[in-house]
Amino acid sequence: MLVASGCPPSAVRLSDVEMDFGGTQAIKRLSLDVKKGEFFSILGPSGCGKTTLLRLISGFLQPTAGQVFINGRNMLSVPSNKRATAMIFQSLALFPFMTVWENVAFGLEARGVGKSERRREAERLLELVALPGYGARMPSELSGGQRQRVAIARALAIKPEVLLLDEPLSALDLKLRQHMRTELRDLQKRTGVTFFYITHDQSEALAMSDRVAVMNAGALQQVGTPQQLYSQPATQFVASFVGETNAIAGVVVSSASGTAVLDGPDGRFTGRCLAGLQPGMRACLYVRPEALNLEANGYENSLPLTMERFDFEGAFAIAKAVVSGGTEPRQISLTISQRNLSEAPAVGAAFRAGFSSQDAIILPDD
Ligand SMILES: Nc1ncnc2c1ncn2[C@@H]1O[C@H](COP(=O)(O)OP(=O)(O)OP(=O)(O)O)[C@@H](O)[C@H]1O
Repeated sequence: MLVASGCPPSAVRLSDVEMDFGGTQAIKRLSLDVKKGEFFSILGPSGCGKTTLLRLISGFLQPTAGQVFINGRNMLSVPSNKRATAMIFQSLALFPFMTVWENVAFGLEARGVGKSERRREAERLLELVALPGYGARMPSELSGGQRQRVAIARALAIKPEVLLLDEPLSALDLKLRQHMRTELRDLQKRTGVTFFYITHDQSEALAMSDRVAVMNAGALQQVGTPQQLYSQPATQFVASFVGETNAIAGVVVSSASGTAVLDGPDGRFTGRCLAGLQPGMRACLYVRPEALNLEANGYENSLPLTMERFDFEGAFAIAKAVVSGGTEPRQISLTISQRNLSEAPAVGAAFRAGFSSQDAIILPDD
């Protein structure tokens, strides 16, 4: 007998979705599940298909193949305005001649909600986005971050199940962008609305999301928590796109029980690996700047380097060194804490950086 599963339906499910624009395959057979109440981000470079994905979910585009489900319901032939989604764009486009509260309540008027109820709801939402008492102002009397919060309140007014956000912070300056990350994250947790957020900024995605899908050339590379993407990248693309890293190329000599040995012009190194890595394959070892130590004693791996320069970042410095003895000069980054800086090799000095095999991952060429 079939027993119905107790699992609630996904907030968004994409099943074998494809999108073709007359010869350009913007989305290549993509499947994805976003849980209810999740802050889910799509991270990828310009042109990889992020906005297309968002438009398929919102209903502005119909997939060439495959299906889109929202809360378990197939969206085939459900028009955009009948979907339980709201969208926030890169350019906020508040209505300039309406007050803040009228902007927030705009979607409610179209749904036949009376004026006093609209006003009450707008005030409630303005409180939610930390702008109580701002209702009577005009958009021109707000800062960029405040305008952004009004746009979010306006999107939330229609009580969407899923809020689709298309790089909403990209027009803000760096400081405000960092501040808004925390605000968005808090707001998402307070409301419990599923956020589907697209960005090409990896630090933004890592800071805010419960899970991130990394996308390249219309296909998903990996879906995971920020920690998983950072410490267990599944592909070379993810390893180099998410966070700072150093790549050392070579050929796999052996691999067994999750550990592999790589041989290349810079030496022989040991690192973690995933199933499927075979001797003879061309591969790269990735090691993060903070996993490289200024001392090689006691580590399985040792990389011969010459110190080139230090870039100070406050609490720590990023040292740039070049690989000595390799076939071509390549730069390696090391993070050095302020405490260890006085013991760092001087510019021009040769040294060996050590790292543990657990802190390195060997991935086959894409
Ligand atoms: N209406 C369209 N007609 C033809 N090609 C399109 C159309 N919309 C998007 N594309 C193409 O599909 C691909 C994906 O575009 P998309 O806008 O989804 O990328 P993106 O990841 O959002 O990029 P960005 O970060 O620059 O906004 C691109 O090659 C783009 O040129």
